[in-house]
Amino acid sequence: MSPESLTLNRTQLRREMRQRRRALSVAEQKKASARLKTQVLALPEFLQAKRVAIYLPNDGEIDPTQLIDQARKMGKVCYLPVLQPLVENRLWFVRFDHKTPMTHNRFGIPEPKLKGFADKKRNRCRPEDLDLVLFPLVAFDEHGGRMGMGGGFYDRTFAFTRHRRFAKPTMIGLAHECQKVKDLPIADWDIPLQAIASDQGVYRA
Ligand SMILES: Nc1nc2c(c(=O)[nH]1)N(C=O)[C@@H](CNc1ccc(C(=O)N[C@@H](CCC(=O)O)C(=O)O)cc1)CN2
Ligand SMILES: Nc1ncnc2c1ncn2[C@@H]1O[C@H](COP(=O)(O)OP(=O)(O)OP(=O)(O)O)[C@@H](O)[C@H]1O
Repeated sequence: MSPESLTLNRTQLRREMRQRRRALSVAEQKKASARLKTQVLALPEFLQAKRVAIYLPNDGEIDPTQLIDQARKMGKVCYLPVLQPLVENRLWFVRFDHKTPMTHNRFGIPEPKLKGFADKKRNRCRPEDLDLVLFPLVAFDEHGGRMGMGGGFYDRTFAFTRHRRFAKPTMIGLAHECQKVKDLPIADWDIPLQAIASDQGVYRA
């Protein structure tokens, strides 16, 4: 995608960028995932975090599963996004380890299965109590701009970060280098990221 892409609307840009990451070969995906892990392991925000929200890869997204394993070995607690059943387009973050019972959400993405009120209470983490959120994304720019899948899930869930002065959570995007664009067309509701880690490096806003 060239800078001329600015003239494309968000929907078109999203489609093109999704195609781009889906076009990566299995070998390219594997290499990118290993390199991403190295980049993230060098981030002070990652080393300091205890509660980390990550995601399971979908639609060609850079694969952070090795990072999840590593985070657990380091004693961190990992959380995955779960589509809220009652409120439209919002996420819960639910504890994830190798024993977590899983289901698939309506997009076919695996997510922890919540069995009832007690289970929910025990295993959910409020977004404001997470130390670090590693965001999936479709496209990013060097200024912390992020474009997601278009559901507004992350934007809605983290909208509270606009109105509060606390440091938590740190918000960092994970991406393939080929998801970088010059300047993203940003909407009012888009939540800016503090940094984006790709397989090639870290971009701090
Ligand atoms: N790995 C991962 N998990 C995630 C997200 C994500 O971006 N990546 N999400 C971040 O928000 C949430 C899910 N959001 C999604 C939004 C749209 C589509 C999607 O594929 N839309 C299809 C239409 C599918 C349909 O309507 O059935 C499409 O646009 O082609 C997938 C996930 C929660 N979990
Ligand atoms: N804080 C918010 N309150 C209400 N509506 C919102 C909010 N954030 C986003 N939206 C709505 O969500 C829709 C999708 O937004 P957008 O295209 O920016 O999603 P995205 O960032 O690509 O997706 P995601 O955050 O799920 O990865 C838009 O129509 C927007 O109006």
